[in-house]
Amino acid sequence: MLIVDRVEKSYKKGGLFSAERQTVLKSVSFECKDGECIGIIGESGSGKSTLGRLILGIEKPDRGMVLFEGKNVEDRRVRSGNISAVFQDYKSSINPFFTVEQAIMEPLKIQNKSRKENREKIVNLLNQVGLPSSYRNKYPHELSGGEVQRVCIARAISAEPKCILLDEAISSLDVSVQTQVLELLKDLKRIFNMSYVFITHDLQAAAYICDRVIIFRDGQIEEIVEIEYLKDVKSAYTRKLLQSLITF
Ligand SMILES: Nc1ncnc2c1ncn2[C@@H]1O[C@H](COP(=O)(O)OP(=O)(O)OP(=O)(O)O)[C@@H](O)[C@H]1O
Repeated sequence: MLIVDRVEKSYKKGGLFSAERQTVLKSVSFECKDGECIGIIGESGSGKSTLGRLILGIEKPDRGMVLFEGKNVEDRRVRSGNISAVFQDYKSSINPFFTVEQAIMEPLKIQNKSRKENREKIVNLLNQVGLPSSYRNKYPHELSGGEVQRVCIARAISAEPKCILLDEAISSLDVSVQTQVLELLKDLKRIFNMSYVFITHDLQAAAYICDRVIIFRDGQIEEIVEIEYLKDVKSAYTRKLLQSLITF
């Protein structure tokens, strides 16, 4: 289980010598249970990606902590193999000089498995994300955007993490590919009982995949809603935000 406990974060505002700071996260607390998908929705600049970086242990909170199975994610050993991520900018999250196989192998290196085992695993993973095994030897520039993002997902699930952070992971894909990727994520969640933290502007996608949604406002949690009660949100701000995000 992932626990975000009273997390705070601020950044320096202005130039290098400025003492002024901008508070980006203000005492944020929530839990994501095993096998749960929790969505994070909020306006641009509300602190969603910053929270994502703290969950991944890429950055440290000023106060509070992020715990995975009771241990602080700041410790690399706690994150390694347990938490992975898929970002919006899939083009820069994959090494252009790596083949698909090399990219997917990266997280598997720590597992000390034989080459043969890893090869078999890669064929399986490609299958799971709906790509033919012949793609093993292709380079990212030979794939479409949707295919590269599938490779990123295959890489993210390769070490069978318990939790995946998806930061706008489907936003730059075609609508038809988005649906395929969402289906895939839903299947993987069911098969591996993975939990997802799903950062998005896409209310429909969140409604499709999430169990609960956190509404973020200026670095704070405005409301946490069970997905089936999305129509009955309490705060006026949430209602307005959700209305602005409905695209049909
Ligand atoms: N490394 C940093 N240094 C200084 N300020 C930062 C840094 N990272 C984020 N910020 C600021 O923190 C605020 C929140 O940014 P963040 O990217 O977390 O928001 P967001 O909700 O993910 O936005 P978006 O939906 O547009 O991606 C912004 O005002 C941003 O400028």
